[in-house]
Amino acid sequence: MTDIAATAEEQAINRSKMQISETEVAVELKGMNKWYGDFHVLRDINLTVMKGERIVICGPSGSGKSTMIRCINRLEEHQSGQIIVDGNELTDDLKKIDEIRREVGMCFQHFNLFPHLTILENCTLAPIWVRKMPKKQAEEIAMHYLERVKIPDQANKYPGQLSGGQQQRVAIARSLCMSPKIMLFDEPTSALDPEMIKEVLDVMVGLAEEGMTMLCVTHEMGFARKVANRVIFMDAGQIVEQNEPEPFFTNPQHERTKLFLSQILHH
Ligand SMILES: Nc1ncnc2c1ncn2[C@@H]1O[C@H](COP(=O)(O)OP(=O)(O)OP(=O)(O)O)[C@@H](O)[C@H]1O
Repeated sequence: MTDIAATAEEQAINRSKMQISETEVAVELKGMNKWYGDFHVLRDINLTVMKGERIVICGPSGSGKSTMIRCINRLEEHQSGQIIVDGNELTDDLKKIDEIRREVGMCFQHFNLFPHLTILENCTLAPIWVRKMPKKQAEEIAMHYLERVKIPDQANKYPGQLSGGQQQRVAIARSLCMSPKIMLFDEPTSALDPEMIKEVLDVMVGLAEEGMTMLCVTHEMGFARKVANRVIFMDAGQIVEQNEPEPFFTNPQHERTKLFLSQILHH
């Protein structure tokens, strides 16, 4: 975990493009509940994410962070309440779920690249098969994003030939090839060696600077302080507290937040 103190470099982040819409909602969760069998994992979640917001979600292990963001692109199903993505409610309508999935990119802790496909093939698979894009166009777009994450020279290699940090950057590039409106990150750096964390966070900072709407589950509190406009603390399936990074870190209101922060920041 990086320190929360902002360095001069961090303060120099380009916030000018990081505009948050005052009227356009990217994602809305209304009274959302989810159970795993008898276990009530998400309890009355209410959350409105405006376009351009960069939200960091933190909380103890098992608090429901992953489950919440996985519900947003229907990797997990909620049982009550509403999830509205870019104006469309997530229902059982498979066609709609498919459309929403195309708009929501997701990066996981364990990259989830196809090992038997090259980096370029990993990036072009969904644009060709889901978007029906011509192969040449898909490859051009893939190369654009591989350059963007600074690994165009790895395009013809297989995932197993790349470092963890490089694989995670491929996973981000692969998501971007689908032109998502929203990006979900589920602990994208927690499986990486320390020296690779920064290269992945740098890509995420770049995305934030370009105005991408982002929901990130991460323990990287330095990243939260640097790019988030809002930090959310979850515990036992509930959103306990949320605030802008400065007041969140310096003046948490709830005892559970204080305890969590004291544990992770003095670790
Ligand atoms: N498929 C499942 N079936 C049953 N219980 C599950 C399932 N997936 C997660 N859980 C439970 O739901 C709770 C919330 O899990 P979740 O992964 O959302 O937490 P988290 O806050 O992301 O934790 P971590 O920081 O450890 O990743 C945990 O108690 C977990 O054991």
